Amino acid sequence: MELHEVGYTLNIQAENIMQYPKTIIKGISYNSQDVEEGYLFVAIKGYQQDGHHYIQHAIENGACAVIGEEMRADLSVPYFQVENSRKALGLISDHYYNFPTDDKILIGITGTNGKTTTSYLIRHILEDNGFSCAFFGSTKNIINGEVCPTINTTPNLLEINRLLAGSKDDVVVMEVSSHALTQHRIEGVSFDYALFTNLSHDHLDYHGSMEDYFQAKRKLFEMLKKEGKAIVNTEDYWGEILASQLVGQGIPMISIGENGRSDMKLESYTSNPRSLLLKNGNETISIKPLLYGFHNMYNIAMAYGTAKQIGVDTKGAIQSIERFEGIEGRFTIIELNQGATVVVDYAHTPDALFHCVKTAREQCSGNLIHIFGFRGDRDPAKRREMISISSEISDQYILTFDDLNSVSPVDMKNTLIELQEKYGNENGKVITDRTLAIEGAINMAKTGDWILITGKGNEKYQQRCHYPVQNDEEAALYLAKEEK
Ligand SMILES: CC(=O)N[C@H]1[C@@H](OP(=O)(O)OP(=O)(O)OC[C@H]2O[C@@H](n3ccc(=O)[nH]c3=O)[C@H](O)[C@@H]2O)O[C@H](CO)[C@@H](O)[C@@H]1O[C@H](C)C(=O)N[C@@H](C)C(=O)N[C@H](CCC(=O)O)C(=O)O
Ligand SMILES: Nc1ncnc2c1ncn2[C@@H]1O[C@H](COP(=O)(O)OP(=O)(O)OP(=O)(O)O)[C@@H](O)[C@H]1O
Repeated sequence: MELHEVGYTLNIQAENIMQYPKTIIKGISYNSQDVEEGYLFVAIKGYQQDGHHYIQHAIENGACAVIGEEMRADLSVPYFQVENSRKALGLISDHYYNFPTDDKILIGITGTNGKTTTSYLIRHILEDNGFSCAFFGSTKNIINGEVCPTINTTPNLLEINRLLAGSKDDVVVMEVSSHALTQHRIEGVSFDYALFTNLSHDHLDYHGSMEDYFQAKRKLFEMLKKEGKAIVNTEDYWGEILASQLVGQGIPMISIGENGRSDMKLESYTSNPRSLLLKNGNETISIKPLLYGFHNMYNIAMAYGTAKQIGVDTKGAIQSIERFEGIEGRFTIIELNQGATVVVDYAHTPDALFHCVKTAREQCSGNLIHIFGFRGDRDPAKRREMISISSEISDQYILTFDDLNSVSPVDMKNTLIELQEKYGNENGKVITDRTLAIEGAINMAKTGDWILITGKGNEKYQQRCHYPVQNDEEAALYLAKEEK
């Protein structure tokens, strides 16, 4: 790509462009360590570091041009000053990869909980019904059916475009995090459908307030194509606010909720046996899902509504939903030989925890033992509510370590003890080692009891634990075997 081709879009000073009319770039990177001969280096002011400090390093590695926000006149290669490097990175990568999202149906899903489940469901329904579907999410990316690893829930546009450049997929489903929206990671992308699952307490250490968190999520709905549609859970407090704003702006919207005004109504739900009745206009649809929990009925309704918009017929969509077995680490059930049941789930917000513990309570005929903890360096304000939920709904709970991140084991242990003393009840205790906590619960459990382990889902443990296992599911299976 010749850099001057995109000069206008980037608002780069014209004389700069004329000075270097033939700067051909062979690649783009925002990390000096990845720069190769002939690359364009984009210097970003980050949260930890400032990419402008690495410009010289990028040039030493072969950068033939640099984009940045600071005024620089001392460089041996063309330098283009822009107002916002993150935005410029997105725009320039669109040109470089020849606008790979242009010929695809784009679905963006945002919200505090349910993004991954809803995206998987949509992909599952579409793939079952003849559409090939790329996927970007917190667990992995999938392009042309091939799985690629992911660092972020939503990568930046350079990564997205690089992956989509060879994609033959008809549709792209993307989980869109509030971080990505505030960091302009997907600036310039136009969505055909934008979905809002819900909004509740999370990431307030990053966003400061629920209002700011909402405003971040709201950005996705400004990125709809002219003929694009919003699909919104209006039973949610913030979803209702969003919906009224969208209606005010004349943006087409499908509302999903439990009241008669909803375009798609969750008419009734039973948990035993699992069954959902959805009303979509004049159509009433009966679904017998494999998924547990009322929260998942919202995910199903969202996915069904989206698939119908794209052209999947009702029967095909229902059959596909009824075959969907769920996602690893999201209410994954393990039956132990001793007659107890273990559930592993990813809930790490108060709202997710509430739904998850409530679902386990509905299914469990005996005692419900809940094991959970809190990530180090992550929004401590949600911890108190999470303890209240567990102490109210479960019969016994064990506070244990989740990822410590930069927090020391001693500090986290003290935090757990303090939280338990202040907000817990007599049915709670602290066992810091996660595998010992699971062992304790398994020892306690009798036939009909359920052990719910939340927070990590199928993620690998960050710290080394007492028993040689990598995640909660492995721990449960290993310790159940030991007990026999
Ligand atoms: C705090 C945060 O969000 N950081 C994101 C941000 O990194 P950053 O730009 O601030 O990076 P930085 O380390 O300060 O470095 C600044 C610049 O210097 C460059 N550099 C650095 C070192 C060097 O030797 N050479 C060099 O050029 C870096 O490549 C970077 O361009 O931009 C990067 C590229 O888009 C992201 O990968 C990165 O996400 C990190 C990994 C992260 O953990 N983010 C979390 C908070 C996050 O975004 N989470 C949401 C999901 C939340 C949820 O719903 O659960 C997500 O979308 O993943
Ligand atoms: N619609 C929902 N409403 C409330 N809680 C939900 C909903 N869907 C899932 N959950 C809970 O949230 C957890 C995470 O679900 P999921 O991975 O689908 O959400 P996510 O938005 O992708 O989360 P994250 O942003 O943390 O990756 C689940 O394990 C479940 O406990």
